[in-house]
Amino acid sequence: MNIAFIAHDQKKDNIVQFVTAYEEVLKEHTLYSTGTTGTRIMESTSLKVNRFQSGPLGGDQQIGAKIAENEMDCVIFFKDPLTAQPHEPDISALIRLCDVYSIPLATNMATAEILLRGLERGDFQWREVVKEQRKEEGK
Ligand SMILES: O=C(CO)COP(=O)(O)O
Repeated sequence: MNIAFIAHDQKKDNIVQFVTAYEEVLKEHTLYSTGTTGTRIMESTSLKVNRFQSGPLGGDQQIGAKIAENEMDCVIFFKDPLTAQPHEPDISALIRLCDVYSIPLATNMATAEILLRGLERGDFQWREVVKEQRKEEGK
């Protein structure tokens, strides 16, 4: 599965902890991230992460584009609800696209944990079916 990781600055330590805890599961998947989040993950784990731009410079939009192109299966986004972000419209747009395409999205660690346990159990197999269908329909 293709999984995107994103964390606002106040949540970066949390996402590093989280990814470290699930490293064994995650190494079986293709990982993407916004710029600084990816750097932090790669500094702390042996995971390879495909990094996009930093969030404020367009990284959230690049992940959104992958969703629109049917190339992202899960988004783990540790949002900071207590700090205003200069690129709030990009963040809303990414969340909106997850809803448009029914992409599983976790915006906090509790939900992320449930998603990753589902991933381990094979609960994401339906994504293969949907991807195949969209490909056949040319979407
Ligand atoms: O701002 C972000 C998401 O909205 C995260 O971007 P960075 O991972 O580059 O800090």
